[in-house]
Amino acid sequence: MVKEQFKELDQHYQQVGKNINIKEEFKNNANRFKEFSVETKFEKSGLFLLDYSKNRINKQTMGLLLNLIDSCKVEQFRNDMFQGKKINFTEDRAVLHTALRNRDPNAVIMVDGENVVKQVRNVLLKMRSFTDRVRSGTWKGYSGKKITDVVNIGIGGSDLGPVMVCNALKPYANDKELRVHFVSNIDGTHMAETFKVVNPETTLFIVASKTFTTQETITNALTARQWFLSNLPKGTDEKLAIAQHFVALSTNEREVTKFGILVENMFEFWDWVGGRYSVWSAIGLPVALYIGMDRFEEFLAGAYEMDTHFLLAPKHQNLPMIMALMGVWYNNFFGFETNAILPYDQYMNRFPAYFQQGDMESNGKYINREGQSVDYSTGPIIWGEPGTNGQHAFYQLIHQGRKVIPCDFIAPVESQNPLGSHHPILLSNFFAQTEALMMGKTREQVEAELKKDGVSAERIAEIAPHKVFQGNRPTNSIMIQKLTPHSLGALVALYEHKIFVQGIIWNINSFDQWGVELGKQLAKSILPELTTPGQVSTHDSSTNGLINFFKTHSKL
Ligand SMILES: O=P(O)(O)OC[C@H]1O[C@@H](O)[C@@H](O)[C@@H](O)[C@@H]1O
Repeated sequence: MVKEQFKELDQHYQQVGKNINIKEEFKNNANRFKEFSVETKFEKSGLFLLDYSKNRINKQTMGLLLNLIDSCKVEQFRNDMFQGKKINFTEDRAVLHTALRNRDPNAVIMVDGENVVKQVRNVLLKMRSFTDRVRSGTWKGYSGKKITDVVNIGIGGSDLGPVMVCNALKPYANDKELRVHFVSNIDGTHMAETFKVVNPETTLFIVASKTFTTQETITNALTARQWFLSNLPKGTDEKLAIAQHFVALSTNEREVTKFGILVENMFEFWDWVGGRYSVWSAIGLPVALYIGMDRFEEFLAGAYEMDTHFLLAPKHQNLPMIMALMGVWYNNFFGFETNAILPYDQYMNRFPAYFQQGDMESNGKYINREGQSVDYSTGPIIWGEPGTNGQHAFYQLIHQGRKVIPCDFIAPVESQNPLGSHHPILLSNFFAQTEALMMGKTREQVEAELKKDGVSAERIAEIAPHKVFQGNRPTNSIMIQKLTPHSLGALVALYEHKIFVQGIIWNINSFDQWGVELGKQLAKSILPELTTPGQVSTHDSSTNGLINFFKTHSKL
């Protein structure tokens, strides 16, 4: 099906696209930046600039790419999503992270006969009352002391979002009053290292799990409960102490109660919230505790501004659509397999990791909506690190490697910490990198430079080829005014919708994640084999060999 829509683009790629040289395009078109950039000012999130002019595109490319929005019915699917239709058909679920951040006081979104907006707002009110009590110290630990540390126990979507946002919005928190810690890995080290830095008297544990059956999270939570109880002074009412120190974020009331957490200490969300899209739900509680509920709601409001933009902006000015189309162009025509996300803001250090899950779990699929294998490329490999650290690590390959890596550069105009000239230095690197990647450096330039430095002709001949940069390496540049709760919300929603548009174009369901199930099942069957005596012979010889090596040498 998609092949049909790609036909014209494929022809264009063969005849024109694959030979586009960005540097030449700039030479021939003085208006190129204007034509291939979008500048918007959101009321609350402030300025957003997407410069996509440093891509291997021309006007015709853009026209053909924009046609995909119509031919793949992106707008219809988008409206279906916002209206709560069950577009996640393999799980028979609506996909309504947008309802979590809908700020319209009169909004009504119905799922199975219920207005989900009403449910969302009730939970937000409960989160507000709780966070206010914890932050002000009215909520007390078992010994009557104020909570100083929050430990969030969750994994995947129940961890990465809060981690990323708490890092990004650190300037809005007060670490002297309340600190947040995140435990995700089943590796006992993660929990053990956290125990070392918190005091049970003043620690609140949040058990965050949509299903409340995830092995890692439940094991970590049981360990935390045991540690907590073993530290209680004799004679303390254990049930009461648990109620003061353990809360749950989940869709599964039965399992939460079974664990021993009171329903009144459970913050609910629903099956129409995908794990990797859940930071906007009760899963955001650690964020709300850390920066306060007002700020958390600003984060929601920023996302709502991007949602509105995604719904209303014409496609040629629609930020998520344009970003999605750039990705499709490289992924499906050039065959570039990865996409680097490079935030030039230290607070955004977990942003690439967050969208590693967001993108790869959503679009890492080879079965289309009709249940057939696709014969084109789908979700890209997402990776990245904050600039300038990445520059001194992997940019070598981006500049001179055999693989072309389209990159997203992201930076705020204003720094949260404008120490001396740090910010201009940081941004000069951002601008220089995108320019260098596109312009490259010719053999003539290299030779002229070396000559000027007095290098001998013989030596020039020897080293010049190594210093040549082909250039023509594509980048998007995204600039915002400042990293605030609002603008972060908008940025996250921008990437979420980019992923959505790509999923529609690739004709896949971006909202299930069957791919993570197989390993989970196998691990469950292997676990008892590790603790029963004797050699294992039920697997392939490699797996048997590994298990038996472990059994022979472990002290279990
Ligand atoms: O929130 P729970 O249910 O513990 O799931 C945590 C994570 O599990 C993984 O296997 C994935 O399916 C993720 O999408 C999910 O976020």
